[in-house]
Amino acid sequence: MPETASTTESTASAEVIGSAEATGSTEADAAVETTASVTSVTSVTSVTSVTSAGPRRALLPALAPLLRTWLPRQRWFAGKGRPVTGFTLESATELLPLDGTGPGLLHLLVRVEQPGRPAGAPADCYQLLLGVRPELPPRLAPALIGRIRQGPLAGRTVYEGLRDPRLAGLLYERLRTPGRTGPLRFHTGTALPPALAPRVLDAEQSNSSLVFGESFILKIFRRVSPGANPDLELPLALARAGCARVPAPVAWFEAGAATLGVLQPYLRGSRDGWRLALDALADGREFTTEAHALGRATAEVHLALATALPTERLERDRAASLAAAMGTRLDAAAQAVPALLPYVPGLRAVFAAAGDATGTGRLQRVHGDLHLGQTLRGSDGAWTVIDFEGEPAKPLDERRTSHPPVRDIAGMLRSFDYAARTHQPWNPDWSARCRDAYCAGYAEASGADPRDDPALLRAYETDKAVYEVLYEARHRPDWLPVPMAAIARLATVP
Ligand SMILES: Nc1ncnc2c1ncn2[C@@H]1O[C@H](COP(=O)(O)OP(=O)(O)O)[C@@H](O)[C@H]1O
Ligand SMILES: O=P(O)(O)O[C@H]1O[C@H](CO)[C@@H](O[C@H]2O[C@H](CO)[C@@H](O)[C@H](O)[C@H]2O)[C@H](O)[C@H]1O
Repeated sequence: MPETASTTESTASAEVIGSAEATGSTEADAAVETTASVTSVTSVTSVTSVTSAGPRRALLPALAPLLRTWLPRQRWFAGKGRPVTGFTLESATELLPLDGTGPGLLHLLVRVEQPGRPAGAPADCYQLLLGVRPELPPRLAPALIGRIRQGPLAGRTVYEGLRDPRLAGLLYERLRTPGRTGPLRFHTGTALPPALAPRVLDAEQSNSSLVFGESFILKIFRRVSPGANPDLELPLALARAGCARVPAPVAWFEAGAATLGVLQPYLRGSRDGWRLALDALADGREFTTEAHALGRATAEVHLALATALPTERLERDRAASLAAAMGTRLDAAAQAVPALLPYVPGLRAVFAAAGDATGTGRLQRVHGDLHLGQTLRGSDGAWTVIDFEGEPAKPLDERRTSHPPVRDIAGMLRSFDYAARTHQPWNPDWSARCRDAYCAGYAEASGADPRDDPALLRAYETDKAVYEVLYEARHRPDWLPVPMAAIARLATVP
């Protein structure tokens, strides 16, 4: 089922960028960096930078026509379906000089102007790592973005830098040494081995990841916003709490208040829960043993998060406000996807029941987007949980708020449903058995059975299904029937 990518073009041009330049922030002016010579991947020990406003003036107008076509085609581009009308440069850092005869590596934080953003909200900011070469060798042809037609770099070829092993290796070497390069701050928690061969992970993902020497994986966040990214914050907290269910960050980098990338141990030979579930379905096998173990793993992560970070009682007024927020999200989703409209009254009743429930539980930091694809089973059979970024479409503040742990449980229950639905013939009993086994495993390890609070569980499952309707409408319209089937079920009084 393919993803959609609208490439609606606008009249975006140098004028739009020019006006942004004219009014551009002084922060952007100060953030242009050129680096001292960095010649080989293995020899980087320090990188110094000098500030120069010159390259910036020429850079963005030269890149804009290329980015306007290339960006909307990227899996991680969140603004699909809306035209790109302009760009504003937040920072430009040469991690490898662009004017040499070899490849250059340009790190950019670029705001992408698109219509339809809420009043006062800033344009989405994306992290780009662009390679620049006089000519692109044939092996890098799939990474091509385009040829620059104007400015001092006219005639040079721009490409996805992460796909060039030399440039990706340079980034790894930079991560091995704590310190700054212009606006970029690199942190290293442990000694890292030098010169590990990089490869790009070709996974369906919301960001971009590189694997180094089959030992470490670096996630480059694509859409970045100020504030600690929970995908760094929570694994660090879990590592401090001694939780082995999550790969502990070993290095990361930031700019301003934004987390830009995290390096973690790569679990070689592991397979993700989604693939394993589909394999089980294809072979006519049960998945209950795995689901039970996943329930235990989820409970362990929740207990560790509750130890490491603050928790609070789920009071009745808070339950009511959580339910109200679900209603607001439903209204927004129904506006965007009118197929939801007939179900709105039924779904509202589900949220109301959760809001009325007398809360006995607690609120705490949770994973926030837990599904089978976020779990890895290692060669030793142990389950690990990854990707604590939360739902990528939500603002960072929202992704960092506390929730009842049942929110994650609901996410995983939806995932068993997804797996069963995407397999022909549909086997609802397979999914029901997985769901029960998962809840039982969770109850055993945590002492709290999520099925004991059915109103809350149902509300979170519904909220997740509403999110999925929006997600699929935007990214994979062919998959829309999967969450819509859940919507029809959940909107019907049991
Ligand atoms: N520590 C790891 N070890 C092995 N594979 C990993 C690890 N972390 C992530 N992956 C693989 O990378 C894929 C994408 O990672 P994920 O964190 O889900 O990225 P995104 O947030 O961009 O969707 C996962 O589905 C998994 O296959
Ligand atoms: O990119 P992320 O992994 O952070 O999460 C987003 O993409 C997921 C799909 O890749 C999406 O998950 C939905 O589809 C899964 C099957 O592909 C299914 O297992 C999940 O239950 C379902 O929610 C996720 O919602 C989205 O945030």
